[in-house]
This record gives sequence, C-alpha cells and structure tokens, in this order.
Amino acid sequence: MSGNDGIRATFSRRNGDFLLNVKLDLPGRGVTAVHGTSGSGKTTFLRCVAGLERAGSAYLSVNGEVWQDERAGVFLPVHRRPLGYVFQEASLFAHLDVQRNLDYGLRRVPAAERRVALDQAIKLLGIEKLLQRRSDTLSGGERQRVAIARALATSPRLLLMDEPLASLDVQRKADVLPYLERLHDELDIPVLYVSHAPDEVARLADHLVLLEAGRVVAAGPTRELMTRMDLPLAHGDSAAAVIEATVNRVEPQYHLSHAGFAGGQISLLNPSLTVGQRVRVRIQARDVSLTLQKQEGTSVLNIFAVTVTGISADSPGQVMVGLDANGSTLLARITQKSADALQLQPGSRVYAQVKGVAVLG
Ligand SMILES: Nc1ncnc2c1ncn2[C@@H]1O[C@H](COP(=O)(O)OP(=O)(O)OP(=O)(O)O)[C@@H](O)[C@H]1O
Repeated sequence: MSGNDGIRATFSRRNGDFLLNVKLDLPGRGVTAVHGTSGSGKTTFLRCVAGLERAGSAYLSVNGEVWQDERAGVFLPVHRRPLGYVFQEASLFAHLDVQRNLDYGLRRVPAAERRVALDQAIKLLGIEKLLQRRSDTLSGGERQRVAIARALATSPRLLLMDEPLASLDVQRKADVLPYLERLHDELDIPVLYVSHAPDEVARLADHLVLLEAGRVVAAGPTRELMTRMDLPLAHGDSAAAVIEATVNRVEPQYHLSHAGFAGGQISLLNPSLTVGQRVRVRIQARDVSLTLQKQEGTSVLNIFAVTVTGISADSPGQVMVGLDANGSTLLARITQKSADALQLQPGSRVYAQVKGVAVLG
C-alpha cells in the first residue's frame, strides 16, 4: 500500500527495558486488530499512533495525511490528530447526561469537518433512548456504546480502540459486539483495534497485526493468519478458521440455512439468512473431528473431504491438524493418540466432521 491509500506507521521507541520497533503498511479502511500477549506493546503502539508518546524515529501517515515525520521535523500533537480513542473503561463525565457528553465531543470539530453526523453515531450505537440519562446511571455496555459514539462524533479519520470490551462481562460483551460489527460495515473510518481475545479478532477484524516483544511477528488478512500453524492464534482452545460462504438454500422448518463454499456445502442453524447472502462462518478447531471414511448414519450435518496440510504439537496430548478443503483452510484439534491411530501425515485424504459452526455476519 502506498500513496494516498492506507496507514503507514513506523515507530521506534524505548520505554525503560522495552523497545517498540514496528514498520507497518495497513489498510486505510476496515478494522485492523492489534493482537499479542500482555506486554507485547499493543498499547504503546496505539499511544504512538495517537501522538501520546513520541517515538524519536517515526513516520505516520493516514490515508495520505502525514501526522508525523521525524526526519522532516513533523509531529502533530494529539489534539491536532483527527482521531477517536476508546479505552477499556469509558471515561464519561458522570454529572452530565449522555447528550451533553456527546456534545462535548462535537465541540472540537468545525461543522464543515463533521464527516460522521452525530445523529448517525447515535443511531449506529443504538443509544437514542439513553440521551437524557445521566452517564453514572448507565450499565457498562451502555457506557461503552456512548464512549464509542462520542469518539465518532469528533469525525475522526482514524478510530483507535484499546480493549473496548475487556471490562465487560460475557453478556455485556455480547450486547456491544453487534454494534462494533455495524461500525465495521457502515463506516468508512479505519479502526485500529487492540484485543487479546481471539474470538473478537475473528469476528471484527479484516486485517491483523501480531506483536511480540515490541516487534511485528506477522501482519496480513485475519483469515490467513488465524490458520497459520507457525503463529500462536492457530493453537490452543480458541483456535478457529473463518470461511466465507454464500447462502443457497433455506429450510425454515428446520431453522437451517445452507451455504456453499470452496470445500462444499455447509449447514447453518440460522433460519434468518437469505439466499444469495454472503456469510462469514467460524469453525472452531476443537469442534472438528477426522475420519478415514465418510461416516454414514451420523447426526453431524457438516462433513467435508479434506487433505492434511500439516500437523503440529498443541497442548499436552493434543495436536493441531491443518486441513485444505479445496482451497479453504480448516483446523482440527485432536488427540495425539487419534492422529497416530489414523496415521495422519501431510497429504492424507480424510473427512472433517464439523460439530458446530457460528455465523459471524
Ligand atoms: N513508560 C514506561 N516505562 C517503562 N516501561 C514501560 C512504559 N510504558 C510501557 N512500558 C512497558 O512496555 C511494555 C509494553 O507495554 P504495553 O502496555 O504497550 O503492552 P500491551 O501489549 O498493551 O500489554 P497488555 O495486554 O497487558 O495491556 C511492557 O513491558 C510495559 O511494562
């Protein structure tokens, strides 16, 4: 990516013993997740992008606008960078109602520069009914939705989100996630989204940056990186593949929709899809079992002919098996004992039985 398109970010900054050293070319739209273990530098990276920390050696341009170029002596301070920043805990003014919190965000932005109308932000985050409520009466999920709307109300050219769901319980997280997905679908603002939760990454991000000890281990399309067995996301209990499929038949009487992808037909327990709709489907590695022959008389609906592409050690007694389903990659997490019994090796032709799938939207 070059020229006017995309985000070019190069930072080298030392904080005590920690060195952030990254050089990235990221898409200028959609959600890019920044993922890595605790202490890998995710927040430091975001703070450098925001101009809250100044890297001595740095270059940052966002869709053609240069915000920082240390060699040329350019450094826009944080208040002059047109960005929205959403933190783990929403920092709203407790004594003000929601409407006034939003207005506060808007004050900074001249009318002509408002790319996202306040009304649109309110609608997108579904907070119409909360506008007159004092912010200290809101639930955690509601507060976070208001904080996101407030960040959008400043008409940012870049939205930074640092673990925006981390302080929420499972139910509140599930409440807010669909709104984040809508941001992704309906807004043209690029988002850098820090998360250490693989399920959020799979659901929200098109693009992924993996950090480790301040360095970029890998960067690229989320779907590719999630299933690369040399990378940590393709291991452990939450390892999953995401495939794209097109709905081609609906059976309302069974609450099922059927969709085609490169590897065959997949059945989804979701009757509200429509024929022709494109869906992203997450298949968790732990829900995939392997058989040498195609099983007959089974309750499992989704069975695909696949070729083993690789096997690597996972947790004790378990292995991760990489599978090619006619161009789509799947993962299966099975016991070492089963892998030995089936004599699996790269090139083995087997059948993948998929117990559960989730439609991501
Ligand atoms: N001002 C500072 N002085 C010294 N060390 C710092 C400073 N700021 C950050 N660090 C260190 O830099 C490393 C990266 O911190 P950072 O907060 O960016 O990591 P992270 O990936 O966001 O972690 P987490 O997931 O735990 O939030 C950590 O080891 C942290 O202790």
